[in-house]
Amino acid sequence: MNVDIGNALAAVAEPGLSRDELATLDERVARAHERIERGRTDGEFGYAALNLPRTTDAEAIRDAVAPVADAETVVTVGIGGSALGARTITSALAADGGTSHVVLDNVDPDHVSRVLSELSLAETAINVVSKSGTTAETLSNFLVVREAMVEAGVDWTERTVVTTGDEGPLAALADEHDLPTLAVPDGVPGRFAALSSVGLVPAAILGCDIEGLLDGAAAAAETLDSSLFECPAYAYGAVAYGLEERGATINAVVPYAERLEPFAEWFAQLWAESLGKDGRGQTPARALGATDQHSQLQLYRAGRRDKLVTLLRPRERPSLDVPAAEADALAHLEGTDLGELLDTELRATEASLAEAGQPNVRVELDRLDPRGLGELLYAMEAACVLVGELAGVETFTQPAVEWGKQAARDVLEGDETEKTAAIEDKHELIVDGEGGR
Ligand SMILES: O=P(O)(O)OC[C@H]1O[C@H](O)[C@H](O)[C@@H](O)[C@@H]1O
Repeated sequence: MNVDIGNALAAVAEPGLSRDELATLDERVARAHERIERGRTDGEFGYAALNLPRTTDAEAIRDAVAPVADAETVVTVGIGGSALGARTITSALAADGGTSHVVLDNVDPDHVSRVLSELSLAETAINVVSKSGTTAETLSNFLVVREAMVEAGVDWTERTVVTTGDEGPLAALADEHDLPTLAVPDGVPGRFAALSSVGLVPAAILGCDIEGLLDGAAAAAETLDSSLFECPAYAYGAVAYGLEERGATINAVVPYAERLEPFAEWFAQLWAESLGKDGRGQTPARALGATDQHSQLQLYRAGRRDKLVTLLRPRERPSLDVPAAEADALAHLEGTDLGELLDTELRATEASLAEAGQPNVRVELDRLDPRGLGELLYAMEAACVLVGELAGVETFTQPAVEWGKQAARDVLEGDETEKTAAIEDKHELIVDGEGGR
């Protein structure tokens, strides 16, 4: 994996970073790296996530999923960090592009009932994931899925794998029904847990090379270094931080690979929940190349100068040539490889952003395989931890999310609290088009 930060330099972009500013940042990276290494050595909360490539036991995951390894479809019931990594990994690596992995990470009744009605439940594995074991959306969906299995005459206890913390209602339920259970590793926040059972169970059921993924992540861990010029992960993090300081408060992530579309969603949680604190943090935006060149690019090139655009591509792709057409006007397309076309689109976008002075960074994988994906996920986690250090925020907590979670719980439990009062006291100014105001 490599990162090209050339188009983030002040010589190209505004906001941009001068060579001197990069050198100053590099000194800060060295100090942050020391802190990160200390956290890893001591297994401190959060930093422990960067040890997962060597602490995750792929064999234990394979053993736990063995009873459901015959499944045609895996349904992951989880939300946030308990869903996005798993979806990213199967989308990138499963032979069918992840279509046999369905993620229930919302409680929209229309969606849940449609998904259930389309599944052959006897051939489905249920992967329930919740670190806390209490998240309302996850537990509710699980009870709905379980009921659907009972109604279909399927023994749900034979089709379910659980990943959760040591305690909590989900752990208790798994224990009571003797379900295969994997532990969320100690000291690892959900959004940093993709490289553990939290992210790997569906991939293991669908026969993906999870060992290769962990090897790729381990290789990325080896590149962590005290200089950003020696470490792609830190180069990315340092530049993202430096640009945010100069006004690039949005980070638009644009993978040029369909299989990586969910990666942008995973990245969004990582960046937003980890770094959105104390009035700071880049807002992650999601796009897909080349599709969104034809929708969002106008804004990225000519809109406010508040964005870093992160372009992502695998260097190798399968080949697929465009066949001949009848019309002469299309003759230039004949024989063009679609992958080449996609790469040309990326280079054209990059140049168009640079020409307009909009900072952009290119992240390249050798290829989109288990190793390449492992490197990418690990590098982005390390980049995020680095940004947290440079910005001085509490990277591994998410107190602002907890507020809403608790408020919803108070309502459901019928409690009257400050939070439920805030819900009741909502200011309204409704415009209904019928004279009301
Ligand atoms: O794994 P769970 O405990 O169910 O939590 C799932 C998600 O819930 C919360 O909203 C947190 O902010 C997320 O970081 C977490 O990934």
